[in-house]
Amino acid sequence: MSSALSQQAGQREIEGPSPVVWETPPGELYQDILYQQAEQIAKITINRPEVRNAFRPQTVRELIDAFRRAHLDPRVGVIILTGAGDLAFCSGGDQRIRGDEGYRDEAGVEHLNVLELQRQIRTLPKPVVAMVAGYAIGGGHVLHLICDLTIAADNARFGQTGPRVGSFDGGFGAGLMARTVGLKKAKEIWFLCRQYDAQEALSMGLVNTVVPLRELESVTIDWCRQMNRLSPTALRVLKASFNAETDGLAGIQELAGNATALFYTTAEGQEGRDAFLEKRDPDFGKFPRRP
Ligand SMILES: CC(C)(COP(=O)(O)OP(=O)(O)OC[C@H]1O[C@@H](n2cnc3c(N)ncnc32)[C@H](O)[C@@H]1OP(=O)(O)O)[C@@H](O)C(=O)NCCC(=O)NCCSC(=O)c1cc(O)c2ccccc2c1O
Repeated sequence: MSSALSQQAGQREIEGPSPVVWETPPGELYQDILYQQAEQIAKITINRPEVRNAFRPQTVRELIDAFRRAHLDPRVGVIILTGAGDLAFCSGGDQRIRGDEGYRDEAGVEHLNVLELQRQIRTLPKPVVAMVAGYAIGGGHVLHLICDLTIAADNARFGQTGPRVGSFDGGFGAGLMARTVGLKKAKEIWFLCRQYDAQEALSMGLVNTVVPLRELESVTIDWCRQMNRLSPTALRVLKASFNAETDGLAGIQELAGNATALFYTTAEGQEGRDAFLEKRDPDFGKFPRRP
């Protein structure tokens, strides 16, 4: 993409060693987001810089579709979520189309569909990295929190606004926040609606690292490349393991699903399938009872 086009799409310039060349898959139909791929990395960008990348129901629908795409694509190992431009990662729900029961879509139906997106990001079995420049506020702050890792530019600012604008996220927004920064700090974030700069966010464990804005993408790519060199199964099971404790039976289901998938690859698992198809009794006696 030329520099002019890159600016038009609201993307920041890349600095640092071996930048990637992002490609947009043909037939791209999204209006509110960008979906790009390079190497084994998918980059999903909320592209509404005129409203600090606030999301509307359509934005969330497109994000869900894009994450599904990255989830199912075997060429993708790691996913980046970011916002267009340097001013904001995401400013939460678009207050201009907030109705009395949620955020209005084109048909007039009101949604809180970002909650579905939150669950999707948590459960999809690949690392998701939030690449944050500028504001991550309100529902946008919860989105970065949900991501597995957060790389913040030095201009990033974080905070909740719910009690000021008549909203709250008592699910992951409260519970995961408390587990991430501690209960007292989480209550401060929600009860006072302050903003925190990138260094404050780092010191409370809300982000993994802070880098100069001009290096944000190259550092993020470097982290993604490092993860892509590691065992995808180990990363997958670890992600499910971190969720298992917080997510109750749904978390155990996710972790156990990995055990089942691994069991399917064994001769013991396959003996049960083969015996059924061959209309005979299974012979599990040949498999060891390990200590
Ligand atoms: C993000 C800001 C701190 C940025 O401040 P700054 O001074 O840089 O920029 P402006 O304020 O001038 O904004 C520029 C431009 O963008 C418009 N804009 C910004 N944010 C939004 C927004 N969220 N919705 C609509 N429009 C927005 C702004 O009006 C300006 O437009 P002009 O036409 O006037 O130029 C600051 O903008 C800010 O504080 N924004 C609001 C942050 C906020 O309160 N977000 C909503 C929180 S509630 C929420 O996100 C939420 C969503 C859900 O779906 C939930 C679901 C379930 C439970 C809870 C949910 C929830 O809490």
